[in-house]
Amino acid sequence: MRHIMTQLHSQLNTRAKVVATLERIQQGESLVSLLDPLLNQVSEKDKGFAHELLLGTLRQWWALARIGESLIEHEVTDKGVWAALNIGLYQLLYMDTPDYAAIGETVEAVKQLDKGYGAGLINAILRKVQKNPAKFAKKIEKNHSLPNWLAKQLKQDWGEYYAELGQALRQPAPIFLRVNRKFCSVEDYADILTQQGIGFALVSIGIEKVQTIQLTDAIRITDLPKFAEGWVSVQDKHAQLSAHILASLALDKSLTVLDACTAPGGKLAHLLELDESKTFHVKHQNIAHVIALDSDEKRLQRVSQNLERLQLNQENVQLVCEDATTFQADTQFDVIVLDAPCTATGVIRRHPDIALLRTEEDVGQTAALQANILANCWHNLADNGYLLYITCSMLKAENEDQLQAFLATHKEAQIVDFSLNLPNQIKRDIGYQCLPLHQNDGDGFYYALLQKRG
Ligand SMILES: C[S@@+](CC[C@H](N)C(=O)[O-])C[C@H]1O[C@@H](n2cnc3c(N)ncnc32)[C@H](O)[C@@H]1O
Repeated sequence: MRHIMTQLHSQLNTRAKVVATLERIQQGESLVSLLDPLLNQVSEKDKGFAHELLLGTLRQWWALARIGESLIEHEVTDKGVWAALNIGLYQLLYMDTPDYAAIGETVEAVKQLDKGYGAGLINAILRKVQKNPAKFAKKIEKNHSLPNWLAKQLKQDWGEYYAELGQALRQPAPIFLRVNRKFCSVEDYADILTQQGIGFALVSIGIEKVQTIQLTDAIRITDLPKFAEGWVSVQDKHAQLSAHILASLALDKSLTVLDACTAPGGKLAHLLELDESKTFHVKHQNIAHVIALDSDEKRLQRVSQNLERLQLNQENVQLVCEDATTFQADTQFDVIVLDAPCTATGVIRRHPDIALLRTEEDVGQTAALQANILANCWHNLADNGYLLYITCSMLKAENEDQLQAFLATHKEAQIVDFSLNLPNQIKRDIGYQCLPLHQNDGDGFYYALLQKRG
């Protein structure tokens, strides 16, 4: 049966394969799990086209759907037909595909997917748009590409930044590199890139004297110099704040650390890289023991793989698969990093499927889970210890409102100030909200640092 399905699938045109993928995303599957299987099914010459069509359509999904809705006279419930309509509109308004191919092959795709009943409708709408592309392009640019509930929430939370955010979130995100200080400095790695003719810019992460590398050339990550040897990783520049905020505390003792939601280990690896670095600017700090905790066994395996590639000492790192809402350690920790599960609205540029997958109900449920994890982590924190709370969300319910509620019931919790200095890193009463306001900005992250008064 599987063989027949694969055979059938291999007879589909590339657009039909993209439509089938978009249908599955609308049904709840993630882009991460579907992208490689899609690319493996299309011919070498079509890979770039399929990638652009899938990612681009997802980025503009809601704006395209609004154009479709304005032109459709009766309700369409078939998710595949919507996907086909959106890829057709995306080709006409964003790609340089010839119109006859954009329309003809998209109509053919719905027929191949046994959705021939949608063919007439798609053909009619695409032809209407084809007659006046400038009018529709203008309409689409003025709009944002967010579901209504999220647009409303972002407007409520970030009114003055909302217009910029709406535009930035429909663009691809820049690629930033984290250099493994165990092996070399950011500047030395930049020299290696220069020698190899790879385009980049050195940019501040928002902490004095701390720079990161923004790639300006498209290059396969595994082809980066010394990638396999662990000299470099891809990590958003705002994700790189975590280790540097903790380093700036300059704690003068051997630390026990809990990384409460650790997988796949990006922030933990960064912390260990700095700790093992010869150039680390905080003298006496060293990490005596780390518990790297996550409730997802599979994701936890990726932590060891990452630490392995980065050639980090794992002797003091204990991977634990447990629920952070109930986990109890034998000893209390000096430092807890709580990179909480969240709606991930801050990383929509990298994972545009989030704009289709998340619902308004998810926000409340996620905030409740975060509150439980935070409360339990706090129990595991030693007196005078520090807890760094992080999310890659832009919603106040998961960030400053969450912390506000926590502080109201934990009188021994004290806000610790730190300083970030980029225009899109916005100081709040508690912590900082980083927003991706412009195309070159880091992702939407929230950071708050607390200390437990002894
Ligand atoms: C934002 S990700 C962490 C990213 C990670 N800190 C990094 O820098 O690579 C959140 C993680 O929380 C984990 N998680 C979700 N619910 C959890 C729970 N109840 N207990 C422990 N981990 C949980 C997820 O499996 C996921 O790996």
